[in-house]
Amino acid sequence: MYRSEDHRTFAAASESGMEASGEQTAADVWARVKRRLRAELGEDIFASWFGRLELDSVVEGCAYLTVPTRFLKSWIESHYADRVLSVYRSETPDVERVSIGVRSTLGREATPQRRPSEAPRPNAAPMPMATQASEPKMPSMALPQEERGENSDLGGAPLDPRLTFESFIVGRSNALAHAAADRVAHAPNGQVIYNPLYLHAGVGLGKTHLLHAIGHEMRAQGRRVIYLTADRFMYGFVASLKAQTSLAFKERLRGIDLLIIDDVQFIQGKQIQQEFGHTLNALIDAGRQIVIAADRPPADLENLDERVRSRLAGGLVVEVTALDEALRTSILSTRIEGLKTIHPTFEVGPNVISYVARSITANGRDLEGAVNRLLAHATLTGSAITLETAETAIRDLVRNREPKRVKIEDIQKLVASRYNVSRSDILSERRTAAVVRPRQIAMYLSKVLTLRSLPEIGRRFGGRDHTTVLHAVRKIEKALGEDHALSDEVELLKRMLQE
Ligand SMILES: Nc1ncnc2c1ncn2[C@@H]1O[C@H](COP(=O)(O)OP(=O)(O)OP(=O)(O)O)[C@@H](O)[C@H]1O
Repeated sequence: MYRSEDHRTFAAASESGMEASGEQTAADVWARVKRRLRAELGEDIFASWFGRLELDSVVEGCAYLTVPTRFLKSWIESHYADRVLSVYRSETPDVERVSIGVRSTLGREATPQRRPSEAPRPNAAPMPMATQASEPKMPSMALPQEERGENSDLGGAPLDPRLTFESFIVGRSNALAHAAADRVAHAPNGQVIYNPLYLHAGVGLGKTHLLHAIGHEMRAQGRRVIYLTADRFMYGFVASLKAQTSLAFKERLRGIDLLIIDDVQFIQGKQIQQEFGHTLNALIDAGRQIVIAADRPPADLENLDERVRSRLAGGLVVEVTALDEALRTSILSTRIEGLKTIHPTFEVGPNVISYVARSITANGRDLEGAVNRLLAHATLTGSAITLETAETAIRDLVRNREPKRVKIEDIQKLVASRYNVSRSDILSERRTAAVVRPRQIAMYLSKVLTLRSLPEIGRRFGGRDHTTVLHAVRKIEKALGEDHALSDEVELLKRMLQE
């Protein structure tokens, strides 16, 4: 996510004689640090807390790391600061301090362009060499006043006041999800329907928005609502273990009317999953409404136990699909209109709106980013937004839509590990069924995910002929139409490769 900025920062750092000794080296050291953390802390802890820790840059002896949430930042700082630093120090003498910042949800565009000599992100104060807390502390959670009490001891997160049903625009891609959310939120006499309601969609398509909208609505009806992200769920669970409360986490959640869990795909760790399963069962059995969002359908939550997956799938599962152009146009127009109350001179003509709606097809978050850029441009230059200025303002958002390039080697490695064979088996002449199928799948994925020609793919698969590749591609295409399990499996592999 920060790759383009890494390039800039590292290049600039070495040009100006700073300690980072080039992009490759810093990235290599970071990869080694992560490997060591994984080995020392074990897979479960590593996946729960460090899986999404990324290196941003190394500048003047400080390694700037980022995580997606404030919660992860404070958790790692209060529990693992010394460990991260000492592992880093053992890998390189260049790093004397470590700083953890929060990646903006808007991704790149919210990241200020920074020269290496400037201070990094505002909330990324470097950790000193000797960190204060040797005893782990619970992260502090700054919640608005009205959220405390109900939420704080359960680790609930605040609801964003902007994400309501009123500000949610309904279109073809989200009509069903909206209708289901609306029914759950307005169920008569506190009835529980569709339990759980499970919404899934790709990034930035409005899941969180709908979850918050349900939460606001039910709170307004005087119902007790807890909104948790997967991180917060894990926190609540770990905190209750640490406090050695006789009441399990699920028992403490029993008193609520609605439990909302966002980004459930991030729930990791065996014990935590178990607790998640118990919590679901206990609440559903006690007639409490549960609403869940994830980036994939329950069947694809490969980290979760089969029983939990089927419980998740047992209510109503609704997908929000990509926002169509009409919906994108309405979202843009509504946002721009909303901003006019604060910035009355902010004018964006219909031709520009339609250009942005056609150019930014990925998700609502990028649309929001585009509007922010148009606004920044208008307020900074004081000039009207023309098609030309809009094009410049949103250029990198448009470019960032390009899908990630997938390498044939990565496909072979992933498929091999998925099917428990080695990569050399896949490249070999062996014709046993255990090897032939994975090989064909890997060839098929190489065809659909890369721009390589059939002869080139053949060469990369141990020097095979292009007709062999074609045969494999056709065979898998046919099988995908007939075999749902295989089709799910291949979809998952595709997703993993493109992530
Ligand atoms: N139908 C919509 N109407 C208004 N705003 C929308 C709509 N869909 C998405 N958005 C806006 O797009 C942005 C991203 O949406 P949201 O955070 O709900 O996405 P998400 O599906 O939860 O993404 P992620 O999986 O990354 O958490 C938000 O600012 C949201 O308000």
